[in-house]
Amino acid sequence: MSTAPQLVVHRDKELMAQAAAARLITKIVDAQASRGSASVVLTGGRNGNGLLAALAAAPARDAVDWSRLDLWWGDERFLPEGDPERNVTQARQALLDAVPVNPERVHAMPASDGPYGADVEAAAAAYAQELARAAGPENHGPVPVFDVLMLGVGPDAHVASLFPELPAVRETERTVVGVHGAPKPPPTRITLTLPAIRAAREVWLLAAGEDKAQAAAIALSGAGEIQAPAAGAYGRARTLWLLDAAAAAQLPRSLYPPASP
Ligand SMILES: O=C1O[C@H](COP(=O)(O)O)[C@@H](O)[C@H](O)[C@H]1O
Repeated sequence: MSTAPQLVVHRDKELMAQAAAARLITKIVDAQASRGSASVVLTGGRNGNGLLAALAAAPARDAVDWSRLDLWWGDERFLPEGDPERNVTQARQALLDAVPVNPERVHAMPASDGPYGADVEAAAAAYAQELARAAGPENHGPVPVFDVLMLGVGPDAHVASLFPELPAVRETERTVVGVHGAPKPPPTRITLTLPAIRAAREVWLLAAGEDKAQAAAIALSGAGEIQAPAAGAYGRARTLWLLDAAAAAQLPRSLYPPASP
């Protein structure tokens, strides 16, 4: 069952990143208090990395028990280990190298020079197995119930590496698939599918900047998920759109909440 999107609009992208980082810290601390550990799915892209940098700069980051946190990725650019364009490389630079995460709980997607070589389908299947191993019986499915799954929204309304009209966005069975011919470089990628995304307790969609305004307006105005994958991303308990004023500028007035200070 889909959860209706809730919107929070911040003045600008810097404030959005700081507020989202504060929100994430609270979520992780609460999940660790109630369940012992937390699981978060990271996103690549400008907004996702901005949030991680804001988290790294927040004094409250020390409230998180980084050793009791599982980190997963919503998608990855299928490139060699350490490539500066890999989402995991960027996340390490923005945050992970600065906090005491448990390396065994940092679940990066395979690289193109890893154990599966250039076989992106095998790499995607291996990540699906890793997710399935982490899912307990209480999860009732092949992926863990992530506490928070974050998704940057692309200007074409893509999320993770689910691009409009490509086969990955139509996937209904597998939890992770390889992507070929992505319109944004690199063309070969690995991505969670919509069924895997929807296993999350909370899905947060991040959109800041005027180049995201049209995508946000389309996805939030009833577009189909094949044409606007962001429209198909929702969580079990909550779907939260975190926007800045520029990205919210084209939303129908009925949806546009007042900007937070
Ligand atoms: O390539 C990607 O793009 C999207 C959005 O990135 P942005 O820079 O336009 O914010 C991102 O969500 C995804 O993880 C990434 O692989």
